[in-house]
Amino acid sequence: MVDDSLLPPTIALKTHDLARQKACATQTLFPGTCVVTVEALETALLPSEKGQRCDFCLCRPLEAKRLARCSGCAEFWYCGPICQKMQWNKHHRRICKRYNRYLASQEYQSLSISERVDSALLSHLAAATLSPESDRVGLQAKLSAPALVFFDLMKGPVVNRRSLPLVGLDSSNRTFVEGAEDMYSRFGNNNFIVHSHLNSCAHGIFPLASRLFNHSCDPNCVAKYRFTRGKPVIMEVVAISTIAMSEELTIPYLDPALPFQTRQEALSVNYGFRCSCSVCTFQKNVSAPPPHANLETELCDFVDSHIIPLYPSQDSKMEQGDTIGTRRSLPDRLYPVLHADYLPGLAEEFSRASHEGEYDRALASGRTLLALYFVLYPPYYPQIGMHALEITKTAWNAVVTCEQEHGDNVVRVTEYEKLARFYYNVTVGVIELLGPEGDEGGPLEELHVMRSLLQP
Ligand SMILES: C[S@@+](CC[C@H](N)C(=O)[O-])C[C@H]1O[C@@H](n2cnc3c(N)ncnc32)[C@H](O)[C@@H]1O
Repeated sequence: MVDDSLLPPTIALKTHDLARQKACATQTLFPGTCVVTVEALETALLPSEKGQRCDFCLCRPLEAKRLARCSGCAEFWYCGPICQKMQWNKHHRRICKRYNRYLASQEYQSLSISERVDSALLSHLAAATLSPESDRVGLQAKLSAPALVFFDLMKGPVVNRRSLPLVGLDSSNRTFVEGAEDMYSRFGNNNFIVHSHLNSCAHGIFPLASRLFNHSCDPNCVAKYRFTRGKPVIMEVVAISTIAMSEELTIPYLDPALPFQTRQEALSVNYGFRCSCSVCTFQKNVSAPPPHANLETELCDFVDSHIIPLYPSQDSKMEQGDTIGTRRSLPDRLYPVLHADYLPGLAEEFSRASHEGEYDRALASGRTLLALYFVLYPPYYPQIGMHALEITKTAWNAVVTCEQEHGDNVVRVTEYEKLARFYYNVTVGVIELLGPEGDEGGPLEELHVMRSLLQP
C-alpha cells in the first residue's frame, strides 16, 4: 500500500476494477492546477542526447560552458561537480568500470534504441537499489520511500518481453538476478518518456506517478517535466480540464491522436489492458473511410461552428465534456478524419509548406490540422498549443514576406496579421495554462516575442 503521507491532500486512492487502484480528486480541481509533483527515482538519456545534456539533472550546458565528462568510462557527462557526485553516489560508482564492456557487448549492440535506453535505466536502478552482497529482504528495509513504491507497482504483461543486458549483472548471484528480474517485471508499463517542449530526451521512473495515474485516451491531466541544475528531474502532473470531486484523475500513456486500433494494440502489448474510455467506446463503433474531396472544408466548418466558440476566452474555460460531446456528435461525413493516414498527411503538408515558404498552403493545412487536433485531443492538450504556436509563426512570416514583396497590398498584410493574432490567442490559452516545462526558452519565450511583434 502507499503511505498516505506521500499523497497530496487533493488526491485519494480508491479501488479500480481492473487497474487495482485509481487516483480520485478529493475536491474540484481546475485546469492548470499542478495535482502532484514527483521526483525521478532514475533517468537515462536517449543516445541522441548523450553529451548534449547533463546525465543527472538533464539540463543543457550554459552557453560557453562545456559539460564535464566522467574520466572513468568517458560515457557520462555532467553540468558540474554537484551532479557528478550525486550520480556517483547513487549508482555510477558501481557501474563505471564495467560500462565500456557493457556498451561493446553483442547483447547491448543487438538492442533497438528504445531498448538501449531501458537497459541503461534498469542498470541504473539495479545498481542503486540492489547490492550483490545483501539479500533482497534485508535490502528492502534500506530502500527509500520512492523505491518502495516502485517495488509495489503492478507488473506488466510478460508477452513479447525480451530480457535486457544489465551493466555489472553477476549471473552467478541469484539474489541480484532475481532482484533485477523483479524490477524488470514492473518496467515497461511503469516508465515514462521525459520530454522538453514535446521533444523526447530520456526515459525515467517516477514511482508515485506510476502508482497514481491510470490511462485514458481522453485524459484530464498531463505530465510535464522540470529540469533544475544540480537537482533530480521533477515530473509535474497538471489538470487540463475541470475535475469534479471523486472523479478519477487520468493521464495518457500514449498519444490520444493515434488511430483507435494502434492505441488498443500498444496498450494491450505494453500495459496488458484494452482501453474502454469514452473516446475508445465511441471510436470502436465508427468506421474511418478514406478522406473525400470536401473533407477539409467540412472539418474546418464543423470546428469553427462547434468548437471555436467554446474555446477559452478570458472569462470562460472549456469543460472536459465539451470535446467528448463534440466527438460523439461528429457527423458521419467527418468520420474519415479518423482514418490512419489523414493526420500524418496533413502534418507533413504543413511542415513542408511552412519550411518552403508556401505560406498560403501552410496556413490552409495548418488550420485543418488544428481543427483535427480540436476533435482528437481534450481542450488545453499541449499539442494544441504547440501547433497553434507554429501557425502563429507561419502567419507572422507571411506578414513579413508580404510586406517585403507587396508592401502596397495592405489588405493582405492585415489578413495575415489577423490570423497571427487569432492563433496567438489559442496558443496563449494552452501554453500559459500548462506553465514552464523542459529546457529554458521554448514556447513561453516564443510567445513573449510574438506578443511584442503583434502589439498594435
Ligand atoms: C502505471 S500502472 C497504474 C497504477 C495502478 N492503478 C496501481 O494501482 O498501481 C499501469 C497499469 O495499470 C493498469 N491500467 C492503467 N490504466 C488502465 C485502464 N484504463 N484500464 C485498465 N487497466 C489500466 C494496467 O494494468 C497497467 O499496466
